[in-house]
Amino acid sequence: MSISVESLSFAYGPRNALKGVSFQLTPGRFHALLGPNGAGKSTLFSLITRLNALQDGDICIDELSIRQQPASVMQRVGVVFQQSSLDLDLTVKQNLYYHAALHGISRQHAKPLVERELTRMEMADRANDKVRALNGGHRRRVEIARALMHAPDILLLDEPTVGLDPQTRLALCNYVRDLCEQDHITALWATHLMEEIQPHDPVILLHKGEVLINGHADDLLEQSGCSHYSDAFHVLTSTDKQRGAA
Ligand SMILES: Nc1ncnc2c1ncn2[C@@H]1O[C@H](COP(=O)(O)OP(=O)(O)OP(=O)(O)O)[C@@H](O)[C@H]1O
Repeated sequence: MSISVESLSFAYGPRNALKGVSFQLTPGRFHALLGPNGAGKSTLFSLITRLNALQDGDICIDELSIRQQPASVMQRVGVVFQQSSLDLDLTVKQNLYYHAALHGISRQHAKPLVERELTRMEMADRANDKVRALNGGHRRRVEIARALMHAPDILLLDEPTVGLDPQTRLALCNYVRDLCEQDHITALWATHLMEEIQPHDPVILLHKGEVLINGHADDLLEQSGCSHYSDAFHVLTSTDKQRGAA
């Protein structure tokens, strides 16, 4: 199952946040959505998750348009937002049951789902701990488990490693890569941290609301002439000249 973003434009009043953004995700792959602060990553997520209403363009999953069948599209998408929204004073398990209830899933139906997701994220032994007692990496894993409760095919993660140490960041990234490989989940991982991408990753680079690169990580090196991703990211996003903009 794939998601395609088609000619998406969005403005906050007079400020254009996205300008004709188009791309398609490959089913079962880990994709990096790159872009510096203000590139439009969160705005894109807010449109896919319907926090903001579409202005121009469309978002489709297979044949379904978010304009025409929003509930069906949302059923196929799981989201981990930039800001954590776990209840710190509930246990891990209670947070997941609470989320299931919000989605109309009965406790009886939720039970095997909670167990499945906690096992998948290697958090089953922490099920009865309060979230407040977990470290940042484990909290993020609970959020991913929560996002997967309704068995979506597509997982969106908006800068999920913010505030985590480098080792925990890498571990979380690898968890999501495993989800893609083993469970054929399609992931869109927003970040501006170049150490989180790998050479063969499909990559979408956003800058000032436009797609600069829709290809693979190595295209960053090729188009910038740099030999390191972090240098390439800096070169490609630091001036308008590199992207041939007016
Ligand atoms: N609620 C809002 N009202 C007005 N302008 C906004 C709003 N949210 C975002 N913007 C503007 O839209 C543009 C895109 O912002 P967005 O938050 O989508 O980028 P981002 O790539 O997610 O950045 P960051 O990495 O800092 O989260 C920026 O110019 C930002 O200032």
